[in-house]
Amino acid sequence: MATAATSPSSTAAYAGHMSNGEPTALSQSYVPTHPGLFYVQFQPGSYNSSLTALRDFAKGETIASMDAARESKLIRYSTVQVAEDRHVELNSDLLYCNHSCDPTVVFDVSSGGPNPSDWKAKAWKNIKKGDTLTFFYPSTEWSMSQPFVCNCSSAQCLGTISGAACLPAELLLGDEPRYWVNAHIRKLKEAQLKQQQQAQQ
Ligand SMILES: C[S@@+](CC[C@H](N)C(=O)[O-])C[C@H]1O[C@@H](n2cnc3c(N)ncnc32)[C@H](O)[C@@H]1O
Repeated sequence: MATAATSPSSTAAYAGHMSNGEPTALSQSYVPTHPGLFYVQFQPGSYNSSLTALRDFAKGETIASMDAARESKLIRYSTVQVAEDRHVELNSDLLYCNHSCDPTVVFDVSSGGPNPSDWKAKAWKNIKKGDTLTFFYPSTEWSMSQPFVCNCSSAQCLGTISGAACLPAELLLGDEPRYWVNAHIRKLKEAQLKQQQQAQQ
């Protein structure tokens, strides 16, 4: 499958952190990090903005690499967990990829190597130009700093999203789990399950 693009237009510190303020004025100076692939749809108010596809993507296709990502010591609403003890800031418009319980995208940080250029945003289903790009936050996050009530309105919506730690194991583990999650989340969930089973004995 062809890779749509692997690099954002700039690897300098991302200037688009507008989520927790009023983005309307700031959005006028917005320069997309992935022109031709997706853009930020700014909305008034806090955390209401989203990411929109600028072209079609076939299921499984790599939409973008996360090569602008940089280590973060803090766990924030904007960080992505890439390993059991590792969190990064994406430093690109991928920051605006909202959560959905029926996502269009996966953030795959575990089937490649340990470097940002190995991590990919991939189409989880066929995506049309104009579709909203979303991923399932508990697929990367074990325990989120800023839980929220999900507004995805999908039939399988989980309600409050706070990370994989408080989701039932059967949703994430097994041969055909309801939700795809990264290897570090599977590992943490398996360890949690084992601990709970031992406590019951
Ligand atoms: C990394 S930001 C995503 C972009 C964000 N919408 C913005 O405008 O900055 C994550 C925050 O967006 C909001 N968010 C993302 N997905 C959501 C959803 N499905 N339902 C409600 N809020 C959501 C939450 O406030 C969350 O903490």
